[in-house]
Amino acid sequence: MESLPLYVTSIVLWLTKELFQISVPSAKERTFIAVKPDGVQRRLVGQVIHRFERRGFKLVGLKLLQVSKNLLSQHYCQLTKKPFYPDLVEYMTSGPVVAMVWEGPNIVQTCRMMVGHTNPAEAHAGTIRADFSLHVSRNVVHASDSLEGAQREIMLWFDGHDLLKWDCIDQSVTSEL
Ligand SMILES: Nc1ncnc2c1ncn2[C@@H]1O[C@H](COP(=O)(O)OP(=O)(O)OP(=O)(O)O)[C@@H](O)[C@H]1O
Ligand SMILES: Nc1ccn([C@@H]2O[C@H](COP(=O)(O)OP(=O)(O)O)[C@@H](O)[C@H]2O)c(=O)n1
Ligand SMILES: [Mg+2]
Repeated sequence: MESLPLYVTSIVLWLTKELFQISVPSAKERTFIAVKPDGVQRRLVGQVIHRFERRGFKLVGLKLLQVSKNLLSQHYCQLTKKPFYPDLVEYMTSGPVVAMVWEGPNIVQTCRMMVGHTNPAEAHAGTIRADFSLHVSRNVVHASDSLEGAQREIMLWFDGHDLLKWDCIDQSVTSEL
């Protein structure tokens, strides 16, 4: 059987989505991920990046930096009253951090699942925190916990022009959906 012309397929796809109100996750959703100082010290940066790459997500921003207390207090503004906050500041400013922005469908929620519970003792096997850490105060990575949080953190850590728009040629079909 001959295949339908592309424009017919596109119209049918569009009509199907409109009629059945199918919500397709945006392939452009972004999240902020950081390898914390303990992860960098333990040379886990490559393994963390590998997990998101092999899942199929796209890296759009990356830098290694020494975090200032000012940046950190804005990043963790909801935690400043917590008893562990002074230790958290000391930990997060103790050495370089690798800051990244990743892109893909449902990425915020998926990356949280891949990172695992805040406390590695409660994290499921197979998550980054369960596989690489033992204690909540040295839990290797940060991942944004909501869409709003991701947008706020990306703007805080990156200049817009440091984020690259590029096409994964192997994903051109899914990005059209
Ligand atoms: N009880 C604790 N003792 C020591 N450190 C803690 C404790 N609770 C949280 N932290 C540290 O503070 C960080 C921020 O806590 P938060 O509640 O935001 O967890 P999270 O969202 O899983 O982590 P992150 O925001 O770094 O991704 C934790 O990742 C952890 O490093
Ligand atoms: N009881 C806790 C809770 C959080 N933290 C640290 O604070 C970070 C941020 O806390 P959070 O509540 O945003 O948790 P996550 O989003 O990191 O999972 C954690 O990742 C830990 O590094 C801690 O040291 N002790
Ligand atoms: Mg958090």
